[in-house]
Amino acid sequence: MSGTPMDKAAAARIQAAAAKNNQPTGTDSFPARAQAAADRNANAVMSKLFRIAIDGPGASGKSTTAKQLAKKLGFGYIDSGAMFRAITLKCQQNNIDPSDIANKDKVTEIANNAEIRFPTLDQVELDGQNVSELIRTSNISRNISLVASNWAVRDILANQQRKMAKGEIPGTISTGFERHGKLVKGVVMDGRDIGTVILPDAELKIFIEADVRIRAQRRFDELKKREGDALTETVDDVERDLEARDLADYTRKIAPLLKAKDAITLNTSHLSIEEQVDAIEKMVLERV
Ligand SMILES: Nc1ncnc2c1ncn2[C@@H]1O[C@H](COP(=O)(O)OP(=O)(O)O)[C@@H](O)[C@H]1O
Ligand SMILES: Nc1ccn([C@@H]2O[C@H](COP(=O)(O)OP(=O)(O)O)[C@@H](O)[C@H]2O)c(=O)n1
Repeated sequence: MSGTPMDKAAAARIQAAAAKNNQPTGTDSFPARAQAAADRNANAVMSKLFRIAIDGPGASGKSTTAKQLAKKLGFGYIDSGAMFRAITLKCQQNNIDPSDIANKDKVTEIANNAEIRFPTLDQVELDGQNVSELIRTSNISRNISLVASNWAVRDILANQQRKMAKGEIPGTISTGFERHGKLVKGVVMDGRDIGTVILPDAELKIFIEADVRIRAQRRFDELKKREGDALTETVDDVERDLEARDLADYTRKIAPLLKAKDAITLNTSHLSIEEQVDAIEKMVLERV
């Protein structure tokens, strides 16, 4: 439950006073009780997070924008695509073909037991291992649609994503920013169904798109930087893969890629990264 404006003001006053006096922390002293009350109120304030849902097709700029935005605003960041990528990787590591219907239960078990964490904005951990690079290969991208269309996997990940957004799963700490004397905390989550299914009541929804050729060139440049001469694909190959994945995402029966009715479209084809981050930051500031 969120606190009333009076709760928040009182919490801020008590907290400021306790901090100013650098009070000792006895268990039943006034300062301890005041601090506990302030913490409870602060938690109540914190529970009303400003949630930004960013959806859109592959390589349109969602995660780059989401991370920089989260950094600027001091918000938590959840890369939902990385979670589907991690499950796809874990299936591969266990030699489980997600396209084989006979493996349905095994894939569900993998998703159920996978511990996915985001220790930093750029890091993805799967069962305690850093898989940030391993999940970004074209091979994972090509096989992910089979995992993303598995309703049991979606259900398990949706549950985790909602918990992460509420801060109930560690790793998405928000320090927030000050606005009109109040601390605004929040979370940015990007994916395909965030504004429609995962956080349908998000405070701000953005649908990011860009011309497919531009997206392909950007993804190709990214892969080239990471894989160097080992990269065997051309820009055309990357474009074909993106189109195939877009089609699978747009036409999937469960939680397809869809612009929420109240989402704002941002076409990044001719924007710089800085411009797209600034555009969304402006929308946040207009709303808090
Ligand atoms: N406006 C932009 N101009 C140039 N490159 C961009 C822009 N936005 C994103 N990129 C780059 O394009 C690639 C794909 O962006 P990314 O954020 O990973 O997309 P998504 O999360 O939608 O798949 C990344 O290498 C990123 O650095
Ligand atoms: N919320 C989400 C996020 C990703 N996905 C799936 O995971 C794939 C990879 O997502 P991603 O965000 O890492 O992909 P890119 O946009 O970075 O290429 C998508 O193509 C979807 O099939 C999904 O189904 N739902």
